[in-house]
Amino acid sequence: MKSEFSITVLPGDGIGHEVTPVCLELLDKVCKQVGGVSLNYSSFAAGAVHYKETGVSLPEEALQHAFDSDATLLACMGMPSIRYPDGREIAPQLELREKMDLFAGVRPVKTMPGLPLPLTSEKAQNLDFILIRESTEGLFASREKFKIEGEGADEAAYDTQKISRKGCERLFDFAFELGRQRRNEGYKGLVTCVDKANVLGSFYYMRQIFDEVAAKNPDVDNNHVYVDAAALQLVGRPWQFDVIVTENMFGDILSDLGAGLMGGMGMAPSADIGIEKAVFQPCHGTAPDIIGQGKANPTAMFLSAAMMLRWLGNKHDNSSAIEAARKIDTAVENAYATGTLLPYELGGTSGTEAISSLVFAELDKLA
Ligand SMILES: NC(=O)C1=CN([C@@H]2O[C@H](COP(=O)(O)OP(=O)(O)OC[C@H]3O[C@@H](n4cnc5c(N)ncnc54)[C@H](O)[C@@H]3O)[C@@H](O)[C@H]2O)C=CC1
Ligand SMILES: CC(C)CC(=O)C(=O)O
Ligand SMILES: [Mg+2]
Repeated sequence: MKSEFSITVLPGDGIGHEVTPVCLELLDKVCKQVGGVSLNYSSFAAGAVHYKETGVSLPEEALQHAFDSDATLLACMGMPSIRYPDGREIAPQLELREKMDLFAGVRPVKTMPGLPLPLTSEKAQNLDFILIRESTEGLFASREKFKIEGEGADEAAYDTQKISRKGCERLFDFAFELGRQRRNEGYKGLVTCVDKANVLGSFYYMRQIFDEVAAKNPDVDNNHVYVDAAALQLVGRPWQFDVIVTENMFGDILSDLGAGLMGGMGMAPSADIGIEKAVFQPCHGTAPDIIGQGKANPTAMFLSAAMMLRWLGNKHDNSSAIEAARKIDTAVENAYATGTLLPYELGGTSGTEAISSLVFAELDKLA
């Protein structure tokens, strides 16, 4: 059984440099407490600022290390002021997902106790569902082929969506397997395909493949919801969902909505998972409006690190890593259950220091 894991660490840009150090501190603490699992970190500079300084956003050495290591922990990348000549922002996290073929963007929506959430009903305060965002194709896939055609009044800009059979089949296989696993754990086990198959042929194609995969998984319930209706239902009756599976950009948008249901971007973890490799990173960006102010909530990064430990533990049959993941989840939950934390995103004054200190203290209590 493997117990030592090499981890590629990419703090990225902006608040990535604030949430990464406390996350590594938490990981060290939990690994020491549990025993039987140790992480060796190698950190690399990558992102928008690195691009500005060197002309390279994702150094070859960092990419190679991500391929060779057991897992990658990434904070966030991008700066609105740093762009490619065609106007797109520098976003090497997208390249990482594509090059490592991390097709399943797993974005849990699980509320914490003790927070004044925007939806106040009891059901909405106890959400626990998962959004899976396809992460290697969709509307983002052809961004480098963006083109402007025509002239003057006839000028028009085009981006093209890619939905492939292979991309859909592996994504939906993953979603149904997760649905089955969740059903066995006592959840609804309902897989919902979110698309726009009423308007775009590419989404109708995607829906047909979803139905094919659904037919091969008759033990797992499924349904379809158009993306506009899904946005409404996520605000109106979010507890009805269990596993949502959708295209890259729709998932990008809806996962921020999911973060809103949890109390903000600082609460929303994620994992980009492929066949062999995975990258773990919060859903949030670099938060230029709060950089250097101590306001960054590290919770999303902590929970992403827990997802990493669970994935490593399951992959390598290491129960200590799974135990460490469970301890992080419990420490975070207990910290919020005290009712003393109110992150800036919810109008409070709990920042990086207050949140991490309380989570560390709760972790110590689990020893
Ligand atoms: N996965 C990634 O690396 C992502 C990168 N980005 C990039 O980040 C930059 C900023 O993008 P935005 O649209 O402003 O999204 P953002 O997620 O950085 O910020 C949106 C809002 O949430 C707040 N926020 C985000 N994370 C927070 C945290 N941990 N604690 C407290 N508040 C937090 C910010 O202060 C801001 O008000 C852009 O360059 C964008 O492209 C955006 C989203 C994800
Ligand atoms: C560059 C962006 C697509 C990143 C993002 O918004 C995300 O990962 O959710
Ligand atoms: Mg996003």
